[in-house]
Parts: sequence; structure tokens; C-alpha cells
Amino acid sequence: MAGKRFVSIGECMIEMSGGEDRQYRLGYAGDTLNTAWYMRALLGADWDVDYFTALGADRYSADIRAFLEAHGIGTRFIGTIEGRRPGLYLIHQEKGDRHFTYWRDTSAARLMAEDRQALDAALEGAGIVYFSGITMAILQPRARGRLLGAIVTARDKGARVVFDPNVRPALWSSPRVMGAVLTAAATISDVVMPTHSDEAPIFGDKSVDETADRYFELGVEEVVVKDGAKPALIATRAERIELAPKPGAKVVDATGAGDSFNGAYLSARAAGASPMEAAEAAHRIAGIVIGERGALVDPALLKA
Ligand SMILES: O=C(O)C(=O)C[C@H](O)[C@H](O)CO
Repeated sequence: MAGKRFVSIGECMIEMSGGEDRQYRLGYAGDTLNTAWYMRALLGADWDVDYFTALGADRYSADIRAFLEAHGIGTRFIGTIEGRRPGLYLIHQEKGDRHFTYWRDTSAARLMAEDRQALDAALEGAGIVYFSGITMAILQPRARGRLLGAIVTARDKGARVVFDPNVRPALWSSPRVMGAVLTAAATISDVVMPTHSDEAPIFGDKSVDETADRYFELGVEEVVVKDGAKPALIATRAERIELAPKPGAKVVDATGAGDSFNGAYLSARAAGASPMEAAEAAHRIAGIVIGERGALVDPALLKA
């Protein structure tokens, strides 16, 4: 039975943020973990939040587990791959936006979906299952199919499936494969949370409405189209609302803006908020996150 359990599936990396005078701050982040982080911070204590990935047996993998546990994110389904380590990325700011340089080709997370039984065990009883285009990008083709199969099984048992395409062309073998896999993943999802400016070059969408229409055609029920500082479109089959973020936010590092938006939106919806109320909360939280370095901000900073 589907319960109050949020399970996020993906890769947590070592994150190096800052970089002025070649001084970096080491953190742990990854798009699906970032959303789990904001879910944990904003959801009621009656919800469990679990992260599903694979890590190694090295000191950084152990530290990631300890870090997640210390912040109330469950790690019991995280697999251990001997001889593999977490991936790593550096953030740099250029032309008003954040950019990522990755060392993740042989990360443990790439092997997270080798065992179907482990996937089924992790998703059993989930009320919400969350994954992203990055989750799909780092897997081998057969593992992608295995993961999608496990998510369909969870959905058949009552889970609501949420997908953020989170387009990262550098992680894909070709734009064609990327477009095909992102579309397949959306097809098994109830809620899709794309970013219009990322999707337009791949799918040819001319507006946020066209981005939403494309996902509705696939059978998705709720589409939340983010568009940076421009208004987000929140579309259900019954209504469409556009809501802009409040102007004047100070941008220090936009890393994690979309992921925190998703976490705030989904936690508000899970608590019974309307799409409009959830979008207001999402813009507010993302506005705080972009004022800090790195993807994860101290939950104490998120209080209204
Ligand atoms: O690019 C990735 O894989 C990351 O997870 C790094 C950032 O935290 C993420 O992209 C922000 O959405």
C-alpha cells in the first residue's frame, strides 16, 4: 500500500562550490538528493524520506551516508559497490549562470539499477517516487529499462510518480537518445517538472504552454514548467496558472534552484496545498537557495 513515504532515486556526488582564489567548500549534492533534502526540510514529520542510489566502501561514501542520516534522509536501501566511489563536480559561475564540470564516469551510482529486487524493495510502500533525466542519463540502457519497470510496478501499487527531465546534454551519448529516453520516462509519470529553456532546443517548444502540451499528450496529469526568472506555468488538465518569482532576488549560485523549487512544490502539494499555493512556496524557497553557495542550504534558512 502507498504510504507517506517519499523515495528519490539518483546520484549524490561530492560537490565543490565557491572557487574564489581556488578555495572550495566540499559538500554533497545531486539533483534528486537536493529535492529529497528540501522535501525532508519542508514535509511534516509524518513523512519518511529515503534516498536510493549506490555508493562505494570508501571514506567519502561513508561520510555521505552519515550526512544523509544526520539530516533525516533514509539510507537503508543504498547499495554498496566495492571498488567504486562517488562522482564529483565543481561549480563555476560564468555569464550570470552556474556551470558544472563532472568527474562521474565511473561513479558507484552508475550501477544503482543492476538488481531489480533491490529496486522493488526500495520502492515498496512509496507514496511518491521521484527521479530525473540525470538518473536516466547515468545508467546503461538495460538498467534504464529495469528502473522504469520497477517504477511502473510501484505506480501500479499506488505511488505517484514525479519526473524532472533536468536536461544535461553532456551526460548523454546523443540528443536523439536523450530525447527518446526523457520522453519514455515522462510516459510513466504522473507529474513532470521540466525547465522550458532546457527543453526548447531539444523538443522545439516555442512557449511554456507548448512544453506542457507535449507532456499532456504523453498522459501526464500535472506539468510544472519552470523558466528561471520568468513565470513558471503550473498546468493540470483543469487549469493553467502562471506565476513569476518575486523580483530582486540576489543570485550568488543558482545551483539547486530547480530542485528546491520541486521539493517545495511537492511538499506543499502533499500537505494539501493548491497548485497556486504550492508554486508560491516553491518560488520563495528557490529564491533563498540561489542566495547561498552550493545546492543544499541549511534548513533553518528556509523558515518563513
Ligand atoms: O548535474 C548534476 O548531476 C547535479 O546533480 C549537480 C547539481 O546539484 C544539479 O545539477 C542541480 O540541478
